[in-house]
Formats: sequence, C-alpha cells, structure tokens
Amino acid sequence: MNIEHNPKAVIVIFGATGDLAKRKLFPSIYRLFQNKKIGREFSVVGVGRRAWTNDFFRENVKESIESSIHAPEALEEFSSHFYYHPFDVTNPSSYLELKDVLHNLDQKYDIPGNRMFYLAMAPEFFGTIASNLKKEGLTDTQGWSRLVIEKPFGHDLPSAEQLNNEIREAFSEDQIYRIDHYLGKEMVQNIEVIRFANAIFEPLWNSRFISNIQITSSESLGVEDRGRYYEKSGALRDMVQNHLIQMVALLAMEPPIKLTTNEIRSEKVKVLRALRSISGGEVNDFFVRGQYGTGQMNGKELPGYREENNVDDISNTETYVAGKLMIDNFRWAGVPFYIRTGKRMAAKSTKIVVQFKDIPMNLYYRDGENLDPNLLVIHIQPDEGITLHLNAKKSGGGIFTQPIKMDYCNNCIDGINTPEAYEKLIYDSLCGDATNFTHWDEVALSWSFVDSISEYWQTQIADFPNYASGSMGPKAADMLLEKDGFHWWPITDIVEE
Ligand SMILES: NC(=O)C1=CN([C@@H]2O[C@H](COP(=O)(O)OP(=O)(O)OC[C@H]3O[C@@H](n4cnc5c(N)ncnc54)[C@H](OP(=O)(O)O)[C@@H]3O)[C@@H](O)[C@H]2O)C=CC1
Ligand SMILES: O=C1O[C@H](COP(=O)(O)O)[C@@H](O)[C@H](O)[C@H]1O
Repeated sequence: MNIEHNPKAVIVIFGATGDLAKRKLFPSIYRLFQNKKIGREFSVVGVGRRAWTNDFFRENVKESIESSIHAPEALEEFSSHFYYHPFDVTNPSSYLELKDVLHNLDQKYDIPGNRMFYLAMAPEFFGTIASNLKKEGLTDTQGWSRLVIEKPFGHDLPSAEQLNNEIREAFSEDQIYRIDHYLGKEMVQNIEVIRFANAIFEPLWNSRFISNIQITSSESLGVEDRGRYYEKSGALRDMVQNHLIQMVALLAMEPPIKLTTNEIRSEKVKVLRALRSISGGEVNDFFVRGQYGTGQMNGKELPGYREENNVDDISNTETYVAGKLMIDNFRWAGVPFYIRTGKRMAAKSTKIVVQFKDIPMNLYYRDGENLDPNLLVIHIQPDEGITLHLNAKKSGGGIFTQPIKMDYCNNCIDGINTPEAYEKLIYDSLCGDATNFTHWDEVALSWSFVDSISEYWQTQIADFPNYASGSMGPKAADMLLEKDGFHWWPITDIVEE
C-alpha cells in the first residue's frame, strides 16, 4: 500500500447533478480544500445529462457549500476548479471527449495523470462506465486511476457478483473503492482504537466476560423521497447488509498483525466467514421485521410507510429489522450480537452497547438493591464518545452501591471540526488508502448472510404495519432479547423502551 498524503488528481463525478453530489460530495471536497488536505493541484469534472454550463455547475457547487457550511471562504477560487461535461454515460463516443478534457486539466493544474472516477449514479451504469473508461483509454495515464463506487452494490449475491465481474473487467480490486459511509464515521473508526489500544478492554473482549453486544442504528426520518429505491431494498439490504454487518465485523475481529488495509480486511473477512448462516426455518427465531404505520412525533401526525410516495399501498417491504447474529468462533461462541435499525423510530441515534457478564458473587446484594451490569457504550452519532457504566459506593454511611458513568465526549472537544464521513473517505481514496472501504470478499459474505433471510421473507406476507411512527419498533424485537434474558438498553436518556 503506497499512501500519498498530498494527493493531486482530477476527480470525475458521474452523477454530478444529483442529490448525493450536492449534499455530500461538494461540501466534503470543499472541506478538504479549506483544511489544505488538497492543494491547488486538483480539478473536478461533473458529468450528467443536463445541459449545464461550467458557470451554472459552479453556481450549484457554491450553493451546496453555502447551504451546509457556515461562512465559507475562497469559494470563487475553489469553484473555479470545477468543470461540467454533459453526456449520457451509455454513449461510448463521449468518453473520448472526456479524455481530452481530463488531459487539458492535467496540464492546467499540473496533475500527473491521477484520476478518481466517482460513480454517484445508479448501479446499473457502473459496468458500462467502467468498461468505457478502460476501452477509450481514460485509465491509461502516467498516474493512478481509481474507481469509487456508491452503494447499493447489487441487491443480492448474484447481482453483486455480476456487477463485480463487470467492473473487474476494467479495474483491479486494488483500484476499486466501495463506499460504506459508516466506515468513515469518526467513532466507527474509533472501535479498533478503543479495543486495541487499551489494556483494560482487550483481555475482557470475549465470551468469558461479555454477555451480549447491541448495535442500534435508528432513524427518525421516514423513507422521504426514496420510495422507489426503498421498495426494492428495505432495511435489511439498505442498512444491515452493509453498515450494521461492518460494525459487527469491527467489534468482533481479531487484532490484525499490522494496521494495513490487507491485514484489517482479512480479519474482518474471518468474522464474516464465522457468521452463523440462518436458514429459512430459523429466520423467525433470529430476526424480526417491521414496517412503520401512522404515528406522532413532536406533536406532528405522520403518515405510515404505505402512504408514502412511490410506495405500494400493500407493500411487504420492511422499514425495520432486528436480529440476533452468532459468530461461531473461539472468541465469540455463545455471545449474541443483537442489531436493530429502522426508519421513523423515536430518535436518530447509532450506538453500540457492550454488556459485560455479571460478577460471580454480589457482596453488596441487599433486598431491593441490584448491581447494574458494566456496560461500555460507544456513541457513534449524533453524540460521539464513550461511556463506561460502573457501580460505585453511595456517599455517606454504610456500604450502599449506586450506578455511575464515566463519559468521554469526542465531539465536545473537536466540536464542528469532526470530519464528515464522506470527507474522510474521499481523502482516503485520493491518498490510496482502502482500509475503510469494503473488499469484494466482505461484500460477498454479507450478501450471502442476508440473502437467506430476505428470500424467506419474500415468501411470507408480513402483518404490516406493526410499529407506530415515533416508537422504538415492533414489540417482537423486545421478545428477541427477552427470551435470552436480556433487554435493549435505551439509546438516549429520553427514549423509554
Ligand atoms: N443521495 C444519497 O444520500 C445517497 C445516494 N447513494 C447512491 O448514490 C447514487 C446516486 O444517488 P443520488 O445522487 O441520490 O441520485 P440522483 O437521482 O439524485 O442523481 C442521479 C444522477 O445520475 C445522473 N444520470 C442518470 N442517468 C444518467 C445517464 N444516462 N448519463 C449521465 N448521467 C446520468 C443524473 O444526471 P442527469 O439527471 O443530469 O442526467 C444525476 O446526476 C445512487 O446509486 C444512490 O443509491 C448512496 C448513499 C446515499
Ligand atoms: O446508507 C444509508 O444510510 C442512511 C443513514 O445514514 P446516517 O449516516 O444518517 O446514519 C439511511 O438513511 C439510508 O436509507 C441508507 O441508504
């Protein structure tokens, strides 16, 4: 792995007129520029079918930055690096013109032929774009060429394999950067550091001391304007196959022998290989699905999923998933990893709770007084930090215990400077660091895990809707833990479960 810290490149954004480019990509590239992670030697070429001019595109870029960053500076200079090249990506002849544009920009900005092709478009175009880039010689330069790909990477294992084969015709695995934006989140990246840089956690990080691990990624928003996509996806494919399984892998992996891309990925792959597969008949024992109905949030009446735009009024699509994952290896045998994610839940929050086993004998037990289990809570968002739940002596006479918390707040210190996930991932891909991107082996294993669940669900009509908007999901998700003697730990102090 050859990581370059002062990247010089032309970034080509396919889908530059779309929502992702505007909301995430332009502001992230701006922050890299503002923080001097990229210097003057860069250029961005936007591709879309709309007949925009360079000036119109630059106005759009400026608008996107102004709407997301307070008092941005040097916007004129920054946006002058942006160019727009309209064409339909299915038209092979346009790639030669793009090639000339890129060549001229190399010369203008003193860029040594480095190209980052960012595919912010629907996946059905990935293969066509990759093969045209290669065929027309756009990857044939003195510098490097990388392909950055947005999700969804297929909708099941066969479609992901087909997509992968198409792009692998033109790009090798080490040129492909598959985005999972959760891997760019500060506290997701912190999981490894918390585990492997602290003598107090690693010896306890196994089935002898941990009773269960819970990962919640709840959203308060509904499906918004993505009904068409979401109807075919659902929460299992949209969130579990990628973000939640990636967090499980980071929590469960063995310490890598070195902090290199290959070593870390290979440890994550081993976890995914040990993930117990769930056959059709077992799905109901391990997984619960839900769909939001009408409800209330902050005094506002909210529609159910089936009333949303572009959603079938008898839709069988799940907007909520809870599951129990078992990792059949030496470290984790018998420890459930509970996951849950859903739309229109009571709060927007992503949290990991590591629950330690009870001590063998409670010396402080008195009637009506119990020791709480020790918990390590990793707050991913919106708050970032860690909390350790302990028991301590109550002040005053006698030996009475009380639960206490030790808190570390990451974004209280770094505040608004905590880099956004996309900013970090774009920077990593420009630098050639693929650690926080998913390798094909990870993608394939996680699809194969979720496929057996979704195949079973497709054969069964669900009794939807089964949770109210603004709630914490269906009751059956509580039962999933209760039958093992556990319960979901609340995700915020305000949300009652
Ligand atoms: N938006 C988000 O927050 C997220 C999006 N994603 C993924 O990113 C990708 C893009 O999403 P999003 O930006 O929301 O989608 P949009 O529908 O907003 O944008 C699609 C883009 O593709 C371009 N496009 C479509 N067909 C062609 C074509 N034949 N030739 C050239 N350009 C074309 C459109 O340009 P034009 O109309 O000018 O032709 C537009 O710029 C999707 O795969 C999505 O799943 C992933 C995570 C989050
Ligand atoms: O990938 C996706 O993630 C978002 C949630 O991301 P977050 O960073 O806001 O937690 C989700 O809303 C979307 O449906 C999904 O495609």
